[in-house]
Amino acid sequence: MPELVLHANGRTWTLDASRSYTIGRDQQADISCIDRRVSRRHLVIRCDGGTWVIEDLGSANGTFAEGRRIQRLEIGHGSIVRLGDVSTGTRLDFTGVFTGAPAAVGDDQVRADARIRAGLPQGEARPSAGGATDRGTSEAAAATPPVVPGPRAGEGPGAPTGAAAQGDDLFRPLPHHPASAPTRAAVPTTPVAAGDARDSHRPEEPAAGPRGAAAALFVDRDPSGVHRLDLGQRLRIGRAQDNELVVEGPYVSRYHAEFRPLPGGRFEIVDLGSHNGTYVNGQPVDRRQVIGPYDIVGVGHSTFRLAGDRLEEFVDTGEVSFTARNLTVTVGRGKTILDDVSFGVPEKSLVAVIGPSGSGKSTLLRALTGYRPADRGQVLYDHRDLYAQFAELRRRIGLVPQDDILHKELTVDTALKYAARLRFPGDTKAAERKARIDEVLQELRLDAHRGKKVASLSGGQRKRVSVALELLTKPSLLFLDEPTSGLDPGLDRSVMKLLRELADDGRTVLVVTHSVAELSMCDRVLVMAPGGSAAYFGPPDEALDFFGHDSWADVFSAFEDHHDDDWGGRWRASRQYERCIAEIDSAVPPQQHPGAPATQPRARALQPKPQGWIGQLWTLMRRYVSVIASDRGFMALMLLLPAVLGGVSCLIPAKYGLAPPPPDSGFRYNQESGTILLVLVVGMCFSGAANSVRELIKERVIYERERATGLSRSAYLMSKVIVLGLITALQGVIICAIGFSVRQLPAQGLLMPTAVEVCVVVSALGFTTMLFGLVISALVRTPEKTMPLLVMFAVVQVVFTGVLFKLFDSPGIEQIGWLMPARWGVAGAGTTLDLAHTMPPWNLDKPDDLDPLWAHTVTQWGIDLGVLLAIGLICGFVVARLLRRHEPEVMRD
Ligand SMILES: Nc1ncnc2c1ncn2[C@@H]1O[C@H](COP(=O)(O)OP(=O)(O)OP(=O)(O)O)[C@@H](O)[C@H]1O
Repeated sequence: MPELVLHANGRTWTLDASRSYTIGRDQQADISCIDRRVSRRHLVIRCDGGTWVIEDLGSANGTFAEGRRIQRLEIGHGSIVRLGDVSTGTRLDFTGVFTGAPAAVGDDQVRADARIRAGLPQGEARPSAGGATDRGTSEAAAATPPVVPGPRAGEGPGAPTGAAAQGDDLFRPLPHHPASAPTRAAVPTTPVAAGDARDSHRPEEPAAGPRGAAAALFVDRDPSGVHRLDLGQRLRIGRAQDNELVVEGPYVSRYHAEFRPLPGGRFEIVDLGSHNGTYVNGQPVDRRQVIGPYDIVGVGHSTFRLAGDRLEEFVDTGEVSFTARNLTVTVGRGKTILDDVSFGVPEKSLVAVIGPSGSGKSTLLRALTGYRPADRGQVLYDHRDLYAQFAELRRRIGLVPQDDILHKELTVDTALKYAARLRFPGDTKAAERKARIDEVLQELRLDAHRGKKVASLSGGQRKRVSVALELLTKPSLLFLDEPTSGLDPGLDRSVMKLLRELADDGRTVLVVTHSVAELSMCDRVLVMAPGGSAAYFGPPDEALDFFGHDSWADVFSAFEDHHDDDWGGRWRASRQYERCIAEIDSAVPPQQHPGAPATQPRARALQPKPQGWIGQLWTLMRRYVSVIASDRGFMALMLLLPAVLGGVSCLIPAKYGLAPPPPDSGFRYNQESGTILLVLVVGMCFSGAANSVRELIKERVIYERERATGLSRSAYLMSKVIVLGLITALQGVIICAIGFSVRQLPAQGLLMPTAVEVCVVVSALGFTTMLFGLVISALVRTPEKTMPLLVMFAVVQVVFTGVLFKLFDSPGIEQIGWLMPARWGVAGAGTTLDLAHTMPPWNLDKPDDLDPLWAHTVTQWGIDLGVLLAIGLICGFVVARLLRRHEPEVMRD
């Protein structure tokens, strides 16, 4: 009986003709392989009547020979088979061991026979026993210049797969089985092998835990580049051309990080103060970290792994897998709104998520993007746990929410300019940013509209601009929430066409949509059913057959009519579901199979900022000023409001204005001084709060999105406080200037001229009430709710000024009054004006029973002003806390 020798991934197995061998990912397979594209039971090899044959066991991704998928094939010496992918799948090479074979039949003859039987695809070279071809490749690799393209499977003679080149085993050793006691093919001395030797403790399989998780990342990918790490030499990575390793990308700093040698042949990675951070196994590096053989280092969209003294680079060009496993979201007292949803998406796919209202589409989107992680289940991006490595992976994700994420007042160009400033590293030159903006505008055919205001664009164009904004940073995954809602069918088609193009260009695009008209453009459709479970996932053209209906309208009617049916159960019992799960399982790194402990805990995205804090603040302030400046109506209103409020105070008849009556006037008190001050103070309260009350709610979607891309919460809040604070202070000056213009004032203030001193307090009051307005803005869920709250706030302030009735010595009311900005505002101005003695006392029989907060002293003035500002400060903290609620959960710190 002829024996056959199987060579794969640097190992050899001598196959006994008296038995058969299964190959698959299953641990129980005779030859167990961890390539995710290989099915659990992928194929069987057996000797059938003296001829060796392989039979595919219904694998999901197929078995290939001669460049085509095969079901059954006779094999022999020289046969080459690939599993899971026609060109890059795990390669099996067969050679014959002809015990007692006639001497006349030489290798060439056998090869010729084999060529007739199995054929050889172009570029696939025959192996020679003893791994000679491996040697050839490895020697070539050893002579590799410092920067070379990575070896690609099938490119060179007998080139091992990428994983093999890295010294990783795609095949699990199963020593208990005769077929699974592989002997290492002669492995030549290569830098990689030398590295292996140094790490003599290196386990056969990746260990569990973060390092193990990292090691399993690239079992099916070849490095896109291999770089030599010379002993004793540093290797600096960055965007600038004078780095030893130049890495392009919007998230890479000019001088980003450096690999530095350590004694004992080890290396450490040192972050050079990069703007977007350097990551090891998805976690940000705190300045420096020693790198082990299984660690992966993330810089921008590139990932690096050490292999001996070589550094392998894996560039994320978008062609990576994306998998959701058992995603479940519960709310309240355990109500499930997303129920065990699983699906896997091949690279470069366009996926539509459809379903009736309330079926959990938005919940799913939030779970997939990490905005609101699922309570159970995993999202795997390129086999990496998105939730655990959100800090690094969030940069690969683009999300276009339902609402526009642009300031409508800005032109397309200006809006993108600010977005690029906020998202790109601070050391990106203006020319680089402009080049990228030009690129995306061209890609989305928006050049002609770049000078137009976003508000003036059509719905479809506006959606394109939102997509353009997200594409600035070259995400590999693009999620869109109902981009075609409100668009006519023509625009619906054009947006879907655009998404198709984006997917074809090398991205995975997932779109939640209500429109079923253009589903045929998608590669897959996920149908969500009432209750938050998946009812179908697969090709769109098979979906209606699956439901047994002729139209989507019928399917949706069925959902409505049979709302309580177990749609998820029906899906899970289907053959299509089995196929879907087989694909998903194949995407799971071996140590992450269900039941295995999670490899990494979910981590908060403690993220470095794309720009420094000051840089972000400056950009945000400039953008805010641009938004205000481009809205002339708003600017006019900002000036008109204080002018009117100051003006109406002038209408109050008051002979002595805000001053006490002169001794010779015959009057002791000036009642009107209190009334004038009340109008000015309440006007300022209203003005300050009105400035800010819609500010946060109106751009909440923008904030949420920008926060997910690394915006600093405090920089954002501070930009509002500074710009609105300055505007409010200016309004305070206008109110006072107009209000005081026709009034007499006391000749002497406590510290400054009276008008200035009162103006300082009124402006401080405006500042505090502006912050109070921000509290309202951060609190409400819809802009409509801000107006009633603003009115309520203003009326309450009137009551608590302390001018209308006696507040002090009124237990309860006095203490509530301490919480009111107007109380301290009137008190501060009242100390300067000596209002306690100018207004008549509350009880004429007790002329000395005066408001202690109005005492005409410098100390009391300072206290009043200080408390006023302290209330503002507290409001600021409250706003920051409330803003947290509107952030992606993983970003909350
Ligand atoms: N935080 C929450 N607390 C309680 N129930 C919630 C919460 N969020 C969502 N839900 C409920 O979960 C269900 C799914 O909501 P989701 O917004 O994901 O549906 P949808 O399919 O996107 O709906 P639509 O198409 O109308 O946007 C709905 O019934 C919704 O009321």
